[in-house]
Amino acid sequence: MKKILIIGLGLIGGSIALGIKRAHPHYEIWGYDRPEVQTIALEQTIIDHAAPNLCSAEQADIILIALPLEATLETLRELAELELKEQVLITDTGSTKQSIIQLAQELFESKKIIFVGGHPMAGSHKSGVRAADVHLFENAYYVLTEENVALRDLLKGLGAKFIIVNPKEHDQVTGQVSHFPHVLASSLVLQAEEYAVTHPLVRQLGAGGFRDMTRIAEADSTMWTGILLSNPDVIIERIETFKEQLDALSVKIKAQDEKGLKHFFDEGKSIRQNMEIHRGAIPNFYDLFVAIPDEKGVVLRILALLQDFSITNIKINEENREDTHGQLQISFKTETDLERAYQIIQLATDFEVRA
Ligand SMILES: NC(=O)c1ccc[n+]([C@@H]2O[C@H](COP(=O)([O-])OP(=O)(O)OC[C@H]3O[C@@H](n4cnc5c(N)ncnc54)[C@H](O)[C@@H]3O)[C@@H](O)[C@H]2O)c1
Ligand SMILES: O=C(O)C(=O)C[C@]1(C(=O)O)C=C[C@@H](O)C=C1
Repeated sequence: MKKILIIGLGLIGGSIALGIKRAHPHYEIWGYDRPEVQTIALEQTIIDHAAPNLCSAEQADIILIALPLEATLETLRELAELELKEQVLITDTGSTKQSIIQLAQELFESKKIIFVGGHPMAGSHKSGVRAADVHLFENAYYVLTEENVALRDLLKGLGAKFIIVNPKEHDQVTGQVSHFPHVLASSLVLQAEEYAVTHPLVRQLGAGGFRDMTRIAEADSTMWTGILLSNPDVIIERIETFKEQLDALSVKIKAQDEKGLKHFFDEGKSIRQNMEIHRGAIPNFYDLFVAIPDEKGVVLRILALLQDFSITNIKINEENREDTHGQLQISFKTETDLERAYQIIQLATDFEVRA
């Protein structure tokens, strides 16, 4: 029986573990993370066993690293010090590839260890093991830095589309379609908050456009700081190019260049309508968490309040506290439904509710 070690059981590592189990229920999945994370992963049967330490890697046939980038580099160095199995396959999930591949080549090239860089092009603004979702990668691209049949087989349960991309090109492309958009989302929120000092309604009147453009500003700051520091040249170049584009647009606006402005929007619309993002990963679900007391019928009482809603998933996350049974996690397809449900439960109950 293959022994799989997943290092990092958060959103990506947890979701990948669920995907592996879907296609390979007989594989033995070990997980390494902080103890409290391992506990949740065991409780939710995301993993079969909690690895007591990194030395468990010496028994693994495949090692998948799903850590923040800096921790990924540090863990590769630690793995290189261990007596790993011959021909062990190691892969990562980092949002940049060049620095990871360079270190992996330095550490493992002279050893009988196979390292293949990986990067699932799907995720969420949410983090942590509780955000893990077996559906997360369905129809999304999964980048591999080189072909590897064993890795494709391991991950086939994710339902992703594999694509081979070299590390340099990967970092340039993701710099444009992932890293820079996160810079823009946070910049837009910060700009709006600065403007709200003199125009307070900015904090209230934002609608779907502002919401859609800024969802990813809620992503984990440590992760994104690591990504920007790992891909600086590409991201700085994308920022400078974007500044030039905005300057050119200002000229059109000042000149009242109606034809030029219409072309600007028509071209953007046409390009986006033809992009593959419409067929990518499933839409992000919006989760509501309700702290529920350990009383009979409390879950049904809450769901009765939401009987008109399209609910995509319901989970009860057990808590070991005396005063509460746990958290009821309810997933909605739209943020509007999430917000309406939040209001309804808040008005009808005294339960603690958070998104
Ligand atoms: N979030 C996304 O949308 C997304 C998408 C694709 C790829 N990625 C990449 O996947 C990787 C993981 O991201 P994530 O979103 O799952 O983050 P996450 O914060 O949800 O999970 C990271 C997990 O790693 C654990 N961890 C951190 N340092 C550790 C260490 N030294 N030893 C053991 N465990 C440690 C944390 O406790 C946490 O459970 C990152 O490299 C990220 O760039 C993220
Ligand atoms: O779906 C989201 O919220 C994401 O941000 C996922 C996303 C991205 O689209 O930029 C984030 C980081 C990754 O490395 C890959 C995908």
